[in-house]
Amino acid sequence: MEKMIIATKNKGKVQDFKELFSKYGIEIKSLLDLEESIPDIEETGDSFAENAAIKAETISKMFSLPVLADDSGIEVDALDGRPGIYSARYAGEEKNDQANIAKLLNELSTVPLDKRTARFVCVLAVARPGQSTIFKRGTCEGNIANEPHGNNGFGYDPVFYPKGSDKTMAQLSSQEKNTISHRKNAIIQLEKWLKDN
Ligand SMILES: O=c1[nH]c(=O)c2ncn([C@@H]3O[C@H](COP(=O)(O)OP(=O)(O)OP(=O)(O)O)[C@@H](O)[C@H]3O)c2[nH]1
Ligand SMILES: [Mg+2]
Repeated sequence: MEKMIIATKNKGKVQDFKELFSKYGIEIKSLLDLEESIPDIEETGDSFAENAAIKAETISKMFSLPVLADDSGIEVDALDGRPGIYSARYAGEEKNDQANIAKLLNELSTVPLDKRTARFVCVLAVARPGQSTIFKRGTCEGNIANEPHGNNGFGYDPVFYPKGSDKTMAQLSSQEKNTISHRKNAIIQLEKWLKDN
């Protein structure tokens, strides 16, 4: 079984990646599994790709190993793409999913369902010692609900209806989410790249 380090401290992402990579026989190690505690990496970029590169390259340099990082978020059309790269810290630096959802629903309170289009975006960066970092992107289109439904997943999953679904992402099983998600779609791109390289 191969091992891969993912430069994340987000438990929801770790769960997604463990399931998504299990079919390749790849075991996931996240920053939560490491013995030494890794200081929080400041996400100072102004795009998903820049932030993913900062996370992957910082940890790759620290361990001299290949490292994957994920920078992701939700883009809401009625909010001109916000919260975007600020999705985790939308309602404050403490990164509270409930507070983020409440803020989002409040900002959309006057916006009708058909104008609540949005997408999840995931950019994966793979940093390798002495080589240039590569990037793969995946999206998942959908709509923002009027209120939260479901308990699975993390982040904005309870208020996101994937296109064509009458269940929110948090009402889908993890297997169902991992068939259609932005993270899955980015991994499909990564798999294509791995086959060609
Ligand atoms: O409902 C959701 N389902 C998802 O599948 C999903 N993927 C991302 N997000 C949101 O976007 C932020 C990422 O921000 P982010 O990439 O900076 O990660 P993070 O700060 O949480 O952890 P780290 O990986 O940086 O350690 C997350 O916290 C969430 O709010 C999601 N919400
Ligand atoms: Mg982050």
